[in-house]
Amino acid sequence: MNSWKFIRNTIGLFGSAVHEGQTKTGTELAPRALREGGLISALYNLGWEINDMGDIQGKNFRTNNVKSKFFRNSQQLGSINGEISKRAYEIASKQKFMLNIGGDHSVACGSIHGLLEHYSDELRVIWVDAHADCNYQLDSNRNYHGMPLGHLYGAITEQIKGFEWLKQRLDTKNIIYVGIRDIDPMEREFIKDQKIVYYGMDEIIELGIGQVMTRILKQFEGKPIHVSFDVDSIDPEFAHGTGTLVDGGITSREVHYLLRKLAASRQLVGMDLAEINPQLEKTPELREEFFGDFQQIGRIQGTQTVALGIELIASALGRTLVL
Ligand SMILES: NC(=[NH2+])NCCC[C@H](N)C(=O)O
Repeated sequence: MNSWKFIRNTIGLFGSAVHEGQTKTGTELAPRALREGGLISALYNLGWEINDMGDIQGKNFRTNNVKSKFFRNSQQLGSINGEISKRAYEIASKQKFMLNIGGDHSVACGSIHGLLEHYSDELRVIWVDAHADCNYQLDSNRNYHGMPLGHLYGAITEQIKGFEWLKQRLDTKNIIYVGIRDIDPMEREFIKDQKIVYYGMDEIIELGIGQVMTRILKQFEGKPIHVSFDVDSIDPEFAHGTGTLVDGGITSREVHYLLRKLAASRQLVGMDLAEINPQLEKTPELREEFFGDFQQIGRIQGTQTVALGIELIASALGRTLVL
């Protein structure tokens, strides 16, 4: 029996095999690596029904790319995110949990947009990331994985070909950043002006992750919550396989705690897992028997960051430590 507040006992899952939001290839391989590593059986073992919709292949949306003046691969990313948004909406409207496996973080534009179409301004977002991803100045050399929130906040006002479907806006009052520590000047100003609530590394150190979660859950009390999780929020020691490493991050025990707390709130309705790049792993050999509790989720296989990714999703979806 499922006691989650806004959803039935089913996960609507899809991969977003996308690397076009930045310049390194490899993030498009993550959905497959997570599946092969045992993600589906882990979720099944936690008691979920799974509606696996397969992967959206970014490469199938390739356009005759004349260099975009807005940002790299703008039209292609517009079509990809339009498809992601459609799927996220379809999943949410059937009261299922929306699980979007990236892909670089550009894929959160579509998933959050789709959730907003269903939950409207009730939706709350926790953005766990080393970066704020709210750049909004357009330039042909920009990478959209640093911009999806700039777009969703409405700070990008230009009509961009491919993004005609983008209608919803995310109110800056309805998001909280966790783990940010590498912020561009434009983002800094924006966060300050908009008074966006954040728990960067200093706040996490000063308050402790326990108090941070207490405050977040109080602020978002009673509302449906989506967590957009970028693995570069985690210290590179625990998650090396990602393209924009930033030292001094959250530890693996802290992020698992954060996600377990969200699960325990029963308010979670969606998750993105972004920026895992299996090609960039320092130790590419598989880490079988990553750590212990196979009763709850079964056997996991993968490189360091892939295996951790599966465990993170499991923490968000009800894996517990003792009882
Ligand atoms: N999701 C990410 N890893 N984002 C990194 C963004 C880095 C930088 N702020 C940029 O806009 O290019």
